[in-house]
Amino acid sequence: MRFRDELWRAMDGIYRQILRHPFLEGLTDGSLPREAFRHYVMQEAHFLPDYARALAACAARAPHPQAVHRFAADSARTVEVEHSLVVELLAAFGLDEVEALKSPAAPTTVGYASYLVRTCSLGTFAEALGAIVPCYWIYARVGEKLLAESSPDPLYAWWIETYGGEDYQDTVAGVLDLLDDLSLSAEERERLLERAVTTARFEWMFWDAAWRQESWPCG
Ligand SMILES: Cc1ncc(C[n+]2csc(CCO)c2C)c(N)n1
Repeated sequence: MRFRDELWRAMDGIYRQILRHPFLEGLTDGSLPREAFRHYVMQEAHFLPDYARALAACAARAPHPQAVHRFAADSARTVEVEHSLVVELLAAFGLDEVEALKSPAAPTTVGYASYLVRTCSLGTFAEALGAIVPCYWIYARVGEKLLAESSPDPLYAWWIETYGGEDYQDTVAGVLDLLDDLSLSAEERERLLERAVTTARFEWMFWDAAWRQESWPCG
């Protein structure tokens, strides 16, 4: 069995819960309230810069030049491509990024982004991979699944096409090949799987926070 299969097995139950979440069901049937999607996009504006930092830290820990290149390039890609998607989605709500960043990052965003930056900065390369790879892979699997259904709402259909599209799927395939080519020890694999389950849980929570339009409960 390839290590990627073991990794997916550890996350599969959470992935299924993600697919059943009303946020994602609402994306494909078009019933998702626009306010919930707006919340999601605003939180992405907060989240992505930290995601790019986590990828850069992962690149710094990578054991060979190809892996350094992969994560450093994806860090740049996060700032260029994903960031411009968020800017365009914000524009659909009549918002610019400066305005979006004025409203605070929600508790789940702070928790998830901090977890990624901390794990990638202070952990081993295997731990960094455990934190990072599920973000790629879950989005790719969600994108692929949702692409088959699309959405009657053009804004939601556009989001689905980005993550279900070939470019994104190829990026994720490259990361998974890299993962399988590493010769990780049993202990490294175990630590990686543990970090990955935490990330998968945060992925569910990120959508759930948008669905609830989460905000700070005090102050
Ligand atoms: C909450 C949240 N989780 C994962 C992604 C997906 N993602 C963002 S940047 C990047 C790296 C390469 O493009 C990946 C996989 C997202 N957008 N938002």
